[in-house]
Amino acid sequence: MPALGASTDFETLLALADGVMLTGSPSNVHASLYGQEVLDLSLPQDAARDATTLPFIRAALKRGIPLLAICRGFQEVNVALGGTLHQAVHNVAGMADHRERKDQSLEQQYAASHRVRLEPGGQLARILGGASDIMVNSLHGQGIAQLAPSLVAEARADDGLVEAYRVANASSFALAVQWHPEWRLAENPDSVRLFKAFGEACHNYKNQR
Ligand SMILES: N[C@@H](CCC(=O)NCCCC(=O)O)C(=O)O
Repeated sequence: MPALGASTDFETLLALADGVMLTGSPSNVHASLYGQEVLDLSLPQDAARDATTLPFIRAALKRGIPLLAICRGFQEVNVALGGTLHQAVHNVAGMADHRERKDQSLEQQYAASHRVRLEPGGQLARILGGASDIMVNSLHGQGIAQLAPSLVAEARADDGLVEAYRVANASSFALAVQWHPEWRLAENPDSVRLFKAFGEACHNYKNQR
């Protein structure tokens, strides 16, 4: 979907969709969208994407379209619903460095690098067959500071950072993860389970509308 901002015909696009997946990106959600100044002006921004995805997310959730959000997408949904971000997680006392090492190969950057603990009895834990924790990759400098009121944490890193959440009271699948399950998807059983659950929700949505 092109980043056309306010000129996007959101309702026409959503009428065509059986599901929405929001991807990652090197760019950051603009800090002004959660009431802050940008602290590091050298980092990439994407105002056109912000102006497109934030209203799109709200419209998609209102319609009850299944939603899976990844990395920047995970951060976008939080901001779209009123949450805030840490602009540099690694500069927050007690937090780990969640960034990839740019001097490494893509295979190394996207390799699993830390554990996340799943919320017992949560939706993600159920999807992942009752697992208590899984290993995930990590390619982000920003992260959730304040979770939006309508979101419920589903997984956290050992430093406490929210790594997955669901949208409470969503009428369909609405999950977001800070890591990249799309990387070498077929080789990772946890990622296969997650995408299968999303795919099933998309099929159900399509068959019911
Ligand atoms: N820039 C944000 C978001 C991080 C993110 O989405 N990384 C993925 C980059 C690779 C890709 O394009 O999928 C941050 O640093 O937190």
